[in-house]
Amino acid sequence: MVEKRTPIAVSAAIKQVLEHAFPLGSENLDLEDSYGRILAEPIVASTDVPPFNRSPYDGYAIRSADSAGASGENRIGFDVIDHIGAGEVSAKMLNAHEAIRIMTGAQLPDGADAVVMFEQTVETPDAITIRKPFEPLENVSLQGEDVQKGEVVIDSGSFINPGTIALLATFGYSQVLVAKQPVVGILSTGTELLDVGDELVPGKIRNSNGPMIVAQLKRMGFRCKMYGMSIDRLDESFNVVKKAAEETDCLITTGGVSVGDFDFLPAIYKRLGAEVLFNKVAMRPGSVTTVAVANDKYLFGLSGNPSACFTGFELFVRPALLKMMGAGKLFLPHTKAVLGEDFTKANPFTRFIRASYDGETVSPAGFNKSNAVSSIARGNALIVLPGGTRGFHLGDVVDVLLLGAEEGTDKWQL
Ligand SMILES: Nc1nc2c(c(=O)[nH]1)N[C@H]1C(S)=C(S)[C@@H](COP(=O)(O)OP(=O)(O)OC[C@H]3O[C@@H](n4cnc5c(N)ncnc54)[C@H](O)[C@@H]3O)O[C@H]1N2
Ligand code: MOO
Repeated sequence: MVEKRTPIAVSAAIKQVLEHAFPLGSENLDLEDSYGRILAEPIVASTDVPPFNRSPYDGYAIRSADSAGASGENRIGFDVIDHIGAGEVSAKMLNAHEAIRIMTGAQLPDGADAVVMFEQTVETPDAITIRKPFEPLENVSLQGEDVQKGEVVIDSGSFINPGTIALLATFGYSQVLVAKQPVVGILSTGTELLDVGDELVPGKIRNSNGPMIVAQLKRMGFRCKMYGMSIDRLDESFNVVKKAAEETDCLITTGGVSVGDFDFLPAIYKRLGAEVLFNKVAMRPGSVTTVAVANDKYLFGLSGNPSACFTGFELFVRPALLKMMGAGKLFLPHTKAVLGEDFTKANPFTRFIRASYDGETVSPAGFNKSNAVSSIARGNALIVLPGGTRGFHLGDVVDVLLLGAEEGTDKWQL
C-alpha cells in the first residue's frame, strides 16, 4: 500500500525549513577573502567619512568672503601662496585675498571655506582672478557628509558585496568576522545514473542533477563535498547517507523520494531516526520534495526530476543555508512582469515555470515538464502561478522570482 502524503503549502514548507536552521558560528577572514560571505557583526563607523573637509575639484581654495561682488566686469584677484595635492596638508593659513592651489581629495587649508575650479579662473603665474562670488562651503566635500562616526553602517547578517568591502576597508578592517559556511554534501541516487564521462547504454542516463547542484551552490559562494552516486539498494544507500550526514551540516540527495519500489529515501530517514518536516509540497515541479532533520543537520531530499530538483534547491535549500549563516536576505528577489505568451495549463498546485525575464516581459523558457533539463538552462527566472488557477494569457501580470542575483530579499512575498 502506498503511503498517503499530505501536501503542505510552499510558504508553510519554507517556514518549517527555516525554523530548523542551526547556527554555525563565525570566523575571521582577511578582507580580500570576504566577498560573498555574510557579516557576523555590525559594522560601526570608527571615523567620519570623509574624515576631513576636502576639495572635490582640482582648483583653488579661497575664503568665500573675499569673492563677494565678483563679476565679469569686476574680477577679483587672489595671490596663490601654496600648492597641495591629495594626501598633503598645507602648513599655511589663508589670509584676505589669498588662494592655495588644491587638488581633488586634498584637505581644505585653514581659513579656506570654498573651492574655485580651474575652469572658473584666469591664471597668471602666482595669482588668479575670478568672476563670480562663492557661498561659504561651496565646492567643499564636508567631513562626515557620507558617514558619521558611530553610525551602524552595515547590519550583521548582510551579504558582503563589493561596496561592503569598500566600507570595511574605509574603516580599517583588514580582518572581518563572517559567518562560517555550512559543509554541504551532495549525493545523487538512482541505479540509472551514469557519470558525465560515461557512454550511454540502454536504460541509463547521465547524472545531471549532481553537477547542477554543485553549480547552484557555487553561485551562492559555497563549496561542497561530493558523495557521488548511489544505486537504489536500501542498505548501501543507507550507509552512504549515514556517513554523509555525519560529515556535513546539510546533505542534499536527489531522487528516490517518491513512492516507487526503489525510492528508498523515506525508509532511510526512518532508519536514521530523522524528523521528516514534510514529504509533499503543493507545488509543481517538486511536489515530492522532502526535508528532514537529524542531529541538528538538514537532509534535503530533492526530487530526481531535474526541473523539480533545481526548483527545490532554489526554494528550500538556498534560504536554509543562508539562515544557518544568520543572513538577513534569505529569499529570491521577487518582481511582477507581463506574461509574454499564453499559459493555459491548469495549476492544481502552485506552479513554478522556468522562464526568461527581460525586465518587463516574462515567458516560459521551453519544455515545461518536471523532467525537463533544457528549460533550466534557458531560464533566468521562475514564473509563479498560484494553485487552483488556470488560463493565464499574454499580457497578464504574474509573479516572478529572479535567479542568480548576488543578493536576495528579506521577505517571502508569495
Ligand atoms: N505513483 C506515483 N509516482 C510518482 C509520483 C507520485 O506521486 N505517485 N510523483 C511523481 C513526481 S511528481 C516526481 S517529481 C517523481 C519524483 O521521483 P523521485 O524524486 O523519487 O526521483 P526518481 O524517481 O529517482 O527520479 C525521477 C526522474 O528523474 C531522473 N533522475 C534521477 N536522478 C537524476 C539525476 N541525478 N540526473 C538526471 N536525472 C535524474 C530519473 O531517471 C527519473 O526519470 O516521481 C513521480 N512518480
Ligand atoms: O515532484 Mo513532481 O516534480 O511535482 O512533477
